[in-house]
Parts: sequence; structure tokens; C-alpha cells
Amino acid sequence: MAGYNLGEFYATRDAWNSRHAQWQSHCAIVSSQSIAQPEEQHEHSKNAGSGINGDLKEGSIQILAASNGAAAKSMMMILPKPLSIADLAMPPSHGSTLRVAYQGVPGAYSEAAASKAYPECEPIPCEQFEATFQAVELWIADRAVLPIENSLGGSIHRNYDLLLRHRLHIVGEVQLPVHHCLMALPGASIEGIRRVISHPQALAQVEHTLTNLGLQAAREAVDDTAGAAQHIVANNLRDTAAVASARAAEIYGMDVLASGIQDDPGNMTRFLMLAREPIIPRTDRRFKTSIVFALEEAPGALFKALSAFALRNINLTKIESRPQKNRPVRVVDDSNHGTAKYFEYLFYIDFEASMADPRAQNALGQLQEFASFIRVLGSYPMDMTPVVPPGKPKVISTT
Ligand SMILES: O=C(O)C(=O)C[C@]1(C(=O)O)C=C[C@@H](O)C=C1
Repeated sequence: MAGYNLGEFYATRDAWNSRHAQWQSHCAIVSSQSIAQPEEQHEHSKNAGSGINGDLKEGSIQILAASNGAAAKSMMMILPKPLSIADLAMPPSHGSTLRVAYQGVPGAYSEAAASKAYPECEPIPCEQFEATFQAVELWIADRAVLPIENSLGGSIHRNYDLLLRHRLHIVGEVQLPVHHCLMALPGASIEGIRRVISHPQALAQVEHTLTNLGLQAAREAVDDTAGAAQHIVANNLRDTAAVASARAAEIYGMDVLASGIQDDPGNMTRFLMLAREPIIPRTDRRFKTSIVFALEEAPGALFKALSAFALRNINLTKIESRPQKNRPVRVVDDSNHGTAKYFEYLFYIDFEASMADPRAQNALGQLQEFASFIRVLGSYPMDMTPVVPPGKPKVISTT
């Protein structure tokens, strides 16, 4: 491998491993609470005997994290620093624990999705979505977790483009209920908040509720929800609140001002699990298959393409179109009328059938007659976990 720097590789791996060992011992103290209902957490906080420094406030859902800014900051020093693309000099060797790369910092919903899919996994925080793909491609991680759509905010378009740009395979999906909290530094009140920061998807999911709470504060987009919480603590921003998970509030020692603030109580984000190798499709359980294709321009082309599925009684669960980046516009000269400009699209569809099912194979055979390009992104088990009834929104602190 020309230009490969072994020294850098070991330094990166050792730095990562030592940060991660510190983080794991921290986690042993702060017992992890995964996406519990806001009410459950509230009750738990009332009943809990002690946090790290044992000074829980009545009516606050600050459970086990440090409750003052300084302690929270020192806690943040030992959190694993997210990988950036530049860090990916590549440490492949590791034991048998499945390493799952996600975008964000501890407390992000993507981390919760990784743990839902692989409960024993070791989540690896990354700065960008692109870095999660590269972590898997370079064998630093075994899986990447990628949010792809939300029930309120819709598709995460950039991630569709990444699926095409990289050659990873979809091997699973997770549908995660997303229950947002509004959080600020300990002692803050909703009235004193002048700015609300979070991931743009999260801000979109709470817009009406924030307005109904009378919060006129400016909204500002940042890279991830938990990163917003971390940023407020690191910079001691007393007039700023974050929209993030209850677990993020716990990790960064923030007060929850309101919980369950998503505009729809059933708010849900769908995440994809990606791997270097595809899984072998089966027919003994419910599978979904995701594909992407391009069509030749013709009247009824999309109708004909989709009829391949309808005729075989295959349910389509999602359709998304994205620009064809290598050929976004097709120009056709019409000597009589001028020049017609056609935008070229890629169509991403998810359908409810396994690639081991002859109906799916025949449908793709028929689709091939119309398509100029087809790629199977993955055939994987559907998330069939029961939906937990959502809790009611709750304003915990206004003073
Ligand atoms: O910022 C996070 O916590 C994420 O995991 C990202 C993300 C997203 O990209 O949609 C995931 C779930 C929620 O819908 C909000 C944000």
C-alpha cells in the first residue's frame, strides 16, 4: 500500500482505544438509559437516590449526570472524540465486539439506533455521515448506522446520495421512536432562553410545540442533537437550549425544561444498517429490499417500471427521487420549437419482499426492460418490533 503510514495508524488506533476505554469506564458509572419514556424518567429521577454527586432536584429528570457545569465539563473531557475523515488512517484489528459507526456524539439518536439494532455493540462516534461509511470501508467499524427518513421531517436526502456514492450494503433497518427534550444548563428557565439549537431535522420535528410553549427564541441548526447539548455545556451558554434526547441531558448534565416536545407523539426515524457484505436474503421472515434505478425518458416510463411490482402484488413502502449527479440535465434540440431541458432522476424504492422471493426477482427482471441502470442496495429483515405508546408532552420547568 503506497503512502500508508503505519506509525500514524497505530497512533490513531491507540488514541482512539484509550479515549474509548475511558469512556467505557465512565459509562459503568453512569448507567445507560436507552430512550425511556419521559414519564418513566421523570419518576425515576424522583426516586433515584443519588447521581454522580447525589444532588438530584425534585421535578428534574437529571438523573445520574453531574449537575454543575464544571463537573459536566470534566466529564466531557473523557467522552470519545468523534472521528473525522482525516482521522481515518485505519485501525482494523479488534476483538469480536461489533463496532458500529454513527454520526454525532454520545447521546445522539443514531447511537440509540445502533444499540437497538445491535444491543452488545460498541458505538463509534463520527463527525460526518461520510466518515461512518469510510469507517466501515476501512475496517475501523463493522457497521454504519444511517438515518434515512423521519415520519415528520421526511427523507434525509444527502444520505440517499451517500448510499449511491459508496458500495456498502443495507443489512438491516431500525425504526426508532424519537422523543425530544428541551434542555439547558442547570438552573435555566424557558423564559430566559433566547436561542434553540439542534440538528435541522430535530428542529423541524418540534417547531409547533416550541411555538405553543411561547418560545420565540431563534432556531439554529447544528450537526447533531447531542452535539448541541455538548456545545452549550462546553461554552456555558446560559441563554441557549438544545433539542435532544433525555440520554443527552443525562450525559452532559443538563436540566430538562420540557420533554416529549415532538409535534407528533408517534414521531419516528428510520435508520439503515450498512455493512461491507450483503446478508443472504431469506423468505422465512419479512424482508424489505431497497433498490435504485434510472429510466429512459418516455411517456409512462415510471408507471411501467412500478407496474413490475404492482402486477406481482409487491407492496412499495417508499419512493424517492434524486438528481442524477453525473448527468443532471439532458438537452434535446427540437428544430421546430427550440431546446428542451429534462432533469434526470434516480428513483430509490423500498419494497416489501426478499430478493430470495421469485416475485422480487421477476419484478427486477421486468424493471430491467425499462431501466438504464439498476442497483440493489440491500435485502434485509424488516423492523417488526412493537411500538411503545408515546408519553404526553410535559413542561418540567418554567422558573
Ligand atoms: O442528531 C442526531 O441525534 C441524529 O441521530 C440525527 C437525526 C437525523 O439525522 O434525522 C436522527 C434522528 C432524529 O430524527 C434527528 C436527528
